[in-house]
Amino acid sequence: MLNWLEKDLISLYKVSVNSLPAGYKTCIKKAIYLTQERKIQSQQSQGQTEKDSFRCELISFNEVLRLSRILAQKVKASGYMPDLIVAIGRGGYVPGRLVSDFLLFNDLTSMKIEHYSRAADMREEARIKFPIPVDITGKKILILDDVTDTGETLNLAVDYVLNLNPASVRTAVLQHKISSNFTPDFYAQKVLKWRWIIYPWARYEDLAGFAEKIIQNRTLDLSQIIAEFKHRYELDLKETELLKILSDLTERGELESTKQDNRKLWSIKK
Ligand SMILES: O=P(O)(O)OC[C@H]1O[C@H](OP(=O)(O)OP(=O)(O)O)[C@H](O)[C@@H]1O
Repeated sequence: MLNWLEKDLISLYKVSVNSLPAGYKTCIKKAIYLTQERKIQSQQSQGQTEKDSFRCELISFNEVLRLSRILAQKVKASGYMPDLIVAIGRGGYVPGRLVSDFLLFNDLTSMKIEHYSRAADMREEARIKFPIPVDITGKKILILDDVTDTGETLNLAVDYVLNLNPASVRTAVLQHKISSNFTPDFYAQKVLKWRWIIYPWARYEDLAGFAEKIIQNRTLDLSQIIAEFKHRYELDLKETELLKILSDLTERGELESTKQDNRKLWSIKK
């Protein structure tokens, strides 16, 4: 309903743009904004209810290497010569190091921003955990991260860096999701269809988080957990990898394992 209402209002606005008094046009414009706002809210709440199941993609180190090389080439081709690269930790650490390598560039530092806890669980807002440890006054800065999802991390990073009086700031990521409300100056790849991307440096952590979400308040065996990884996240996991994660989580006291009819079962430790 919101879609046709928005379309009708836009047509009405186009028709009336030259014929109606300014006050009426403002009213129609406001109605368009309100419809668009409601549309976003309803999409977001739909996203909330479907949060337990979404597509994931595992990225290999080779792919990271390829994307980092492309990103470095794009920065170089733009003619922007930074004085300092600031990697956003933790996801930007490895890309930051690789891109500076491909640029034959030495001055790499970092800051840590946290926006997610574990396995796609978003905190209320992104926050700076560790600030930039050096004076960047008058310097040309390149901020580097692995991915933009909502864009909150880079929004925060740029605001923070601008307050430190640099000469200029540019941003770069390996993968830029178009769902992001922040568009970086450079990206190696644009991600059109949203999916949760699992980089090799967060693979263990993400899979552990998803395993706990899958088990929740049930008691499941290995094949059931593997089947749910496929069903809920479109991930094909090997038994050996998942067994290692489950045994680590058990060792940490987050899961407990029991035996029933020769089947090993896992549940969340109460
Ligand atoms: O555009 P956004 O929605 O803000 O998401 C992107 C950010 O989220 C991830 O970091 P995370 O908060 O998971 O911290 P981590 O890098 O330490 O895992 C990722 O490395 C980006 O920095």
